[in-house]
Amino acid sequence: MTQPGGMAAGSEHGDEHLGDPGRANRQTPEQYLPDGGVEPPAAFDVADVHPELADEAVVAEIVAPDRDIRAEVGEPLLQMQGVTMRFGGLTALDAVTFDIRRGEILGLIGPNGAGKTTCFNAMTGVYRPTEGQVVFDGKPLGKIKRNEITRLGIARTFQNIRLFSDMTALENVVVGTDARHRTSVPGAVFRSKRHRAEERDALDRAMALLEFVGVGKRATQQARNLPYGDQRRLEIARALATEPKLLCLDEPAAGFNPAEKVELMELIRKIRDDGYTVLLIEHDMRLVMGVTDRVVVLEFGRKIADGLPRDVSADPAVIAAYLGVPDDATA
Ligand SMILES: Nc1ncnc2c1ncn2[C@@H]1O[C@H](COP(=O)(O)OP(=O)(O)OP(=O)(O)O)[C@@H](O)[C@H]1O
Repeated sequence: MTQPGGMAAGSEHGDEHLGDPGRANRQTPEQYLPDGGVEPPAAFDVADVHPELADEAVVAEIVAPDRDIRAEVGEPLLQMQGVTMRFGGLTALDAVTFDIRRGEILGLIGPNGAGKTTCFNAMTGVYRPTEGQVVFDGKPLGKIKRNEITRLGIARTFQNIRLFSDMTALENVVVGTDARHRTSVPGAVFRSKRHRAEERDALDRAMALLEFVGVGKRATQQARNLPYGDQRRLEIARALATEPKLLCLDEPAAGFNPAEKVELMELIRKIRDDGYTVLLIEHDMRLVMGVTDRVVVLEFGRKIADGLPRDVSADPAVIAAYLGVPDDATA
């Protein structure tokens, strides 16, 4: 199995052991970062730098380095336990209880204002529940700070894309890997061996992630110049860079055409199949029902259904909640 964290692990010079005789004339990933000394080419393929990344199996292993550890598919990973969230007199969530199980894609749906985003925010530490608790990987999130929640293993994307628009795609993903760095501040200042190794691993992993989500060819382009759909993919790569146990996607298909939605479904399945657990909030019901393993439905802050997509879509309470609302305006 490939070394966790990337192909450069254990080598001072990240390229030495890549086993490609033609590599002497190629650039190294470091050279594509600021101060790296190379003007990035307009068209670029990460596979030119790391030929191994042409192999999907290698990419999949680098993207989820410790996936073998997460073998207990089906056990609860995150538990919403009677979570109530009040804003003044408004109850946005009312004693909501459900589990997200390891290795599944869970869809969270409901009409506008049902409480989906509030749910998301309670899970990711943006809000503290008024009552009840969120338990993640056996730990009550309680007073845990937001950045610590990322370290515990929850990553999210946003309804509105939030990238560093002046940075390249590669840099955006490298920034995401920082959450996993363990070097001390002095280690980073004096560029200790461990720090340099972490930097190399971060680059290798970022390259693999770009390839994994399908934007490898955009590695050296500024995020702002990427087509809209690629920006959304880049956001997913950046979230995966934190090596989350749970990836939360907040309306990842917003603004997509039908063909892009089909491609996104394939990517979400690929992420699940690579060992991640995925929570999906999505407006497009066809997409939700087509890609999820289980669905939880909220209405007016209460859970009204929880089950397999085919059962939930036949549930009279769910049909009533959505009645008369066209597909693209729902969830
Ligand atoms: N910070 C807040 N302060 C006050 N009210 C809030 C806050 N956040 C959410 N709400 C209210 O809580 C309710 C649930 O909102 P929420 O955004 O969670 O719903 P949603 O299901 O995500 O809706 P949408 O599909 O429109 O995004 C709404 O009535 C909303 O106005």
